[in-house]
Parts: sequence; C-alpha cells; structure tokens
Amino acid sequence: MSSAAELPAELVAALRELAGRRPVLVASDYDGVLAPLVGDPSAAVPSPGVAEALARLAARPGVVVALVSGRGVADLRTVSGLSGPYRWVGSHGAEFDGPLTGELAARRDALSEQLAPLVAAVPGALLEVKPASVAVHVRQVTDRAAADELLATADRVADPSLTKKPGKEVLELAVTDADKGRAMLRLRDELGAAAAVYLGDDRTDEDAFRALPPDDVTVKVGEGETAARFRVADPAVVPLLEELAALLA
Ligand SMILES: O=P(O)(O)OC[C@H]1O[C@H](O[C@H]2O[C@H](CO)[C@@H](O)[C@H](O)[C@H]2O)[C@H](O)[C@@H](O)[C@@H]1O
Repeated sequence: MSSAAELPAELVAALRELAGRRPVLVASDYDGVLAPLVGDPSAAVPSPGVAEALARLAARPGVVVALVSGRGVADLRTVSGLSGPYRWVGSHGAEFDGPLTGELAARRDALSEQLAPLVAAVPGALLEVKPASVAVHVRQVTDRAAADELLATADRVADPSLTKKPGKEVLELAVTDADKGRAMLRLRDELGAAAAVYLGDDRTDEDAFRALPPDDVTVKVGEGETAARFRVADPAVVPLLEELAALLA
C-alpha cells in the first residue's frame, strides 16, 4: 500500500496549492517513471498501480492527463497497454497531432541503414527504428568498452543536421528537432492550463523541466542533475499520482 508519507513535504504542499487551480495538466514521461527500465524496450510495462492512478486522475473534472514519451505513440500504446482519455504525445513531441509524414520516414530509414551494420557488430546492442528517429541501445551489451565505443561512433558518423538525444543506455538520432519542453508548452497552451505537473527521469525530460513556468510542479524521478523543482525516488511515483488524485478530488 502506497502512502503520501513517502513524499517530500514541500512537494505535497506544492501539489496542494496546484490542486486549487483548473484546468490542470498532469503529464508524465513513460520509461523510467511509469514503467521500470528493463533490458528489452518492448517489455517495459507499467508499475503496479500506475494504470489505476492515471485513470483516477483523468476522471477528475478539469484535469487532463498526458503521456509524453520518446517512444512513438503506437509503440507506447502497445507496450504500456494503457488506455484512457489521455493525450498521447510521442517521439519527444514530434508526434503531437498524429502520425508523421512519409518524407521524414525516408530520412529515418536511410539513417537506420547506415547504423545497422555498426550495431550488428556489437553483441547485445539493439537498433530501434521509431517514427522520427533511430535509437542505438546498449543496455544489454556486456562489454562496456564496446558499448561506449558504439555510442561514440554513432554520434560521430551521424549527419550534423540530425538532433542527438542521449539517454539512459541509449543514443537517439532524430530527424526532427522536437523536444518535450516545446511539447509541454504547446499542450499547456492548447488546454489553457492554469497549472501543470510533469514527471520525468531522463535527459530529454530536462527540456520540459526547463521550459515550464516556475510555479508548475516539475519532478525528477531518481538520481542525476536536474532543473526540476522536486525529486523523488521511483517507488514514490505511484504514491505521488495517488496523492495528486486525492487532492484534485
Ligand atoms: O521518454 P520515455 O517515455 O522515457 O522514453 C525514452 C526511451 O525509452 C525507451 O528506452 C529506455 O527504456 C528501455 C526499456 O526500459 C531501456 O531498455 C532503454 O535502455 C532505455 O533507454 C525506448 O526504447 C526509447 O525509444 C525511448 O526514447
């Protein structure tokens, strides 16, 4: 059973203050926040209690829940198994209103062909082809020197016009310059949100932490330098969502 006692008192106070405003946007990153990190990206399922807490939040009047992920939207829906009246923003914000154009896909496919032999040469490495990017994953590479070398090589050979997005055991090369900060501002604007909450754990989430107004509740999940206002450990994510749902009731 989770409890608000696991949350920093200043965070609970900020959530309480935000809960008095409407409309409220509650947004979260997926991997590393709503789902624990695992070796196989296609096996990353939500932590126990996440689906229920998100559904409870989305049922509150004047509250919109958004999932803002580096994954493509179709992949996010499939892998997470989540369904509900959520805003689905994928590919770090490049997929905002729906699928991307074919022109971007052609560029992505050329990039994928370029990187495939490099990745195939490193046991355990994985090439993930996404709607607007190609990701080189090294989480399952046991030879750590080879993992570092692969990421450095992918970085070096990438066309300078690509957007580089380093993350946890991954380097992503994107054919758009979308980022989660702009995605969150756009969502906020579209909804006319009076306040927003954003939870994230990785480097790409820092764009959202930096972009949001200082009164918004930005929460870094886990260790590492951050621009977020608050920090929690990952077991506190479900208690945080539950506490927020209770305050918004
Ligand atoms: O923005 P997010 O929703 O956090 O997505 C970020 C990336 O998540 C996935 O990769 C990460 O999670 C994998 C599964 O736990 C893990 O194996 C990998 O090492 C992590 O980097 C996903 O595969 C990427 O497409 C997302 O961009």
